[in-house]
Amino acid sequence: MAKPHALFATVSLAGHFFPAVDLSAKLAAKGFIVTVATLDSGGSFSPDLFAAAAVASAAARSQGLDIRFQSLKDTVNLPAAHRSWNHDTAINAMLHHAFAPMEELLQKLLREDPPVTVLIADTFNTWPSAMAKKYDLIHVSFWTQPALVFSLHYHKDLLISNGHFASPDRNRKDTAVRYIPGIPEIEPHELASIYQDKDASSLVHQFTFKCFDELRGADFVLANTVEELEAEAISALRREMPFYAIGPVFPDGFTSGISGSIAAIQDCSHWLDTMPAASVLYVSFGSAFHPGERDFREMAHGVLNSKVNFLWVLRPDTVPLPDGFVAACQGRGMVVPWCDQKEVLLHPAVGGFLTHCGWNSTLESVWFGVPMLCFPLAFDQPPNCKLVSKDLKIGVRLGGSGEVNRDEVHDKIEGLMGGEVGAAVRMEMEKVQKAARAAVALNGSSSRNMDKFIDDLLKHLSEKNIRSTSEARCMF
Ligand SMILES: O=c1ccn([C@@H]2O[C@H](COP(=O)(O)OP(=O)(O)O[C@H]3O[C@H](CO)[C@@H](O)[C@H](O)[C@H]3O)[C@@H](O)[C@H]2O)c(=O)[nH]1
Repeated sequence: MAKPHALFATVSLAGHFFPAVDLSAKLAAKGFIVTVATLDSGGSFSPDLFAAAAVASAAARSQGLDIRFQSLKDTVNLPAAHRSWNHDTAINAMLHHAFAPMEELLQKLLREDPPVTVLIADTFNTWPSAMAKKYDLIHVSFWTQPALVFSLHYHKDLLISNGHFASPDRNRKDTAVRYIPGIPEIEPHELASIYQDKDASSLVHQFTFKCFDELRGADFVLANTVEELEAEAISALRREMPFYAIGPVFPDGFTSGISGSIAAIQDCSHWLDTMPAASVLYVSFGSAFHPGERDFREMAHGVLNSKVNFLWVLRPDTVPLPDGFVAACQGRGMVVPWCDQKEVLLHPAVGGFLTHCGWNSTLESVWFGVPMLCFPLAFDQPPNCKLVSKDLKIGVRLGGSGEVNRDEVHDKIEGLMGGEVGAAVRMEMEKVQKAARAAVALNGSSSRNMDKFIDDLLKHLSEKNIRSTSEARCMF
C-alpha cells in the first residue's frame, strides 16, 4: 500500500495549531504524509503561525518527515492588534466561509500521488463530515481540550432537558450537574461558558452545535488528553464512539520550534538565569483571550504587592498594564509580548503559573510540574479550571467567588509560591506530572492508544481499498 496521505485541517489559533503540528509530526513518524491546512480566520494574536510553521516544516524534512503546510486565504484580513477583540468575525468566517477554500485544496490534493484518503479535522470545524462523505474519505476528528469538555458539548441535550441550559425562565444555578456520563459532578458556574449564557442563539452557539453535529459523523476521535487524568470521562466516551486519548501530543518538541520562530518572540532565558529557583511567577493568558481592564488592573496590583518575581506575557492586543507598572517592577519583573512558553515553564526559576487554563497551557504546566493559579476567562476554561483545582488539586482558583481583587491575588500568589497550600499542590502536581509523562512513554496509555488508532485506521483504509477495488471490478 502507498504511504497514507492525510489532510489535517486545523484552526488558526496557537492553542489549536500547535497541537495539530505536533500530532502531524507523530503521524509522519509513523509513515504518513500530512498536509496541514487552515483558513486564517483572524481570531488570534499570532497571525504569523504559518511563517513559523515553514521553519518547523524544514526541520521535519531534515528528519525525513513529510509534513507540508498550506495557508488558505485570509477571509477577514484583520490587523494583528485587533484579532482577539473580534471573535465573532473569526467564528463567522469559520461557520460560513471555510468549506469552499478547503474543498478547493482537497480537490488539488486528490490529484496528487498518493492522493489524500484521510481527513483529520480539528473538531471546531463545521464542514468535515459533509466533506468526508462527499469525497469518500475517512474522517478523524481531533479534539484539543479535555474529555470533560467534550462530554459537556456531546451531551448538551441533557443540559437542556434538565434546565441547566437554554431554560425558558433562567438556567438553573442552584444545583450541580450530576447526569453527564462519566462526570460525577460539576457546578453550573464550572460549565463551559456557552452553557452559562441565557441566550442559546448567538454565533458561538450556532458554531459549536454545528461542529458537534459534524463530529457525530466522524469515524474516529483523537483527543489531546491523558487517560490517567480523566479516566471516568474517557471510558464513558469510549462506550459511545472510537475515542482515543493520545496526549500530551507535544513531547517531540516541534511546537517549541514554531513558537520560537514567531516574530514577536522575546528571549527570557538570560533574565530567568539570574533569578533564584522557583521564585518567578509566569503570567500568560494564551493567544486568544485576555481579562477585562478591571480584573487585569487588580491582578497587576496583586502581583506587585506580593514579593514574587514575575515574567508577564503582555500581548500587544490586550489591555495595557496600569501606569507605572513597568517602572515599579524593575529588578523583579519582566514584561514581554510573546515567549517560548515551554522553554519558560522548563526553567528552574519558574515556580508558579498564573494562567487562563487554556488546555495547552494546562498540559504544559503539568508536563513541567509548575503549580497553577487559575483565572479562567471563557469557553472550556471554567471546566478546565475545575479539573485542575478541584479534581486534580494541582492549582488554586482565583476569583471563584465573583470579581477578583488585589488582596486575593496577593494572598493566593504567596500561598501558592511559598505557603502550605503551595506545598500540598506541588505534592499532587508531582503525581500528575509522573502520570502524564508515563502515558507517552513506551507502553504508556497514550502511546498504546496512538498505536491502536494507527492499526484501526490502517485496517479501515485497507478494507475500504478492497471494497472499492471489488466495486470497480463489478462495474466491468
Ligand atoms: O507567549 C506565549 C504564549 C503562549 N504560547 C503557547 O501558545 C499556546 C496557547 O494555548 P492555550 O494555553 O491552549 O491557550 P489559547 O491560545 O487561548 O487556546 C485556545 O485553544 C485551547 C485548545 O482548544 C483552549 O483550551 C483555549 O481555551 C482556547 O482559548 C500554548 O501552547 C503556549 O505554549 C507561547 O508559546 N508563548
